[in-house]
Amino acid sequence: MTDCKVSLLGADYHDKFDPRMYLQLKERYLEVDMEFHRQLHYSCKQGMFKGERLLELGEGPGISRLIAATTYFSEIVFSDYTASCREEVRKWIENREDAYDWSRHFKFVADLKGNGLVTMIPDPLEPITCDPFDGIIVASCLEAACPDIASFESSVKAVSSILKPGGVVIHWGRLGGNFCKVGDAQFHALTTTEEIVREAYKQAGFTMIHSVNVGNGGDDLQHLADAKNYLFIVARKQNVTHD
Ligand SMILES: C[S@@+](CC[C@H](N)C(=O)[O-])C[C@H]1O[C@@H](n2cnc3c(N)ncnc32)[C@H](O)[C@@H]1O
Repeated sequence: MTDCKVSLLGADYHDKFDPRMYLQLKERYLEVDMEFHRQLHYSCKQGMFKGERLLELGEGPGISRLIAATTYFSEIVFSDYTASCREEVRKWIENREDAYDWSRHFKFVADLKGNGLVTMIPDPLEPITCDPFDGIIVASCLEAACPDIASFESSVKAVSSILKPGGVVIHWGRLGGNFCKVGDAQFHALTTTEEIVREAYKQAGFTMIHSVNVGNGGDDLQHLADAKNYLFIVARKQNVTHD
């Protein structure tokens, strides 16, 4: 049982989220993540997701989410709220010896091209100001960051605010459940449904162009994260301005 434990969020990430533990945990979700890679690859190949500037919002300590998109964007910006996660990514950018080994993920999506990689710290719970992006990947972040549906909806609007008109967001998030464990620490996960997520994107001025439901990786992972499903969405920001 997990409901007797306090679920952590917000500033708890700074001292209670263990990036390496999270990366080890992610290896157990390889099959679920491979479906994310396949869908991202498909979205890029179909021309749905491409442009100059790509933001990965709340990427955590890993770089794997954007591998398939690297050839379709010329500048990639990593971001995460938690300093230790950004440090883990910096090790990889700087090619340091103690960087995490992503080879299993690269085998799947192949051929990462050198891009202008930088890191930054936008927080979807606050107004975000930065140059707008052509594409944003927001994976398993809003459910972690948002305490309730109202903040989820305003976070989707914050995501929209830094996307160019006509720009595209890839949203990957859990449906159902309310926690995720990293080692002994149990983190909050907002309980959502597909309808809630779709409505939030609709309210923020997006049009859905592709969406897929993906399984939760099996019952033996439920003690780690009680997601019922994962949802992959490709949504385009409306109000396209024509020159
Ligand atoms: C479950 S992890 C997901 C990491 C990664 N995107 C993935 O798919 O594996 C949740 C991430 O959300 C980040 N996060 C938590 N609160 C946040 C906030 N207010 N703004 C941005 N990121 C936040 C955490 O630092 C953490 O890296």
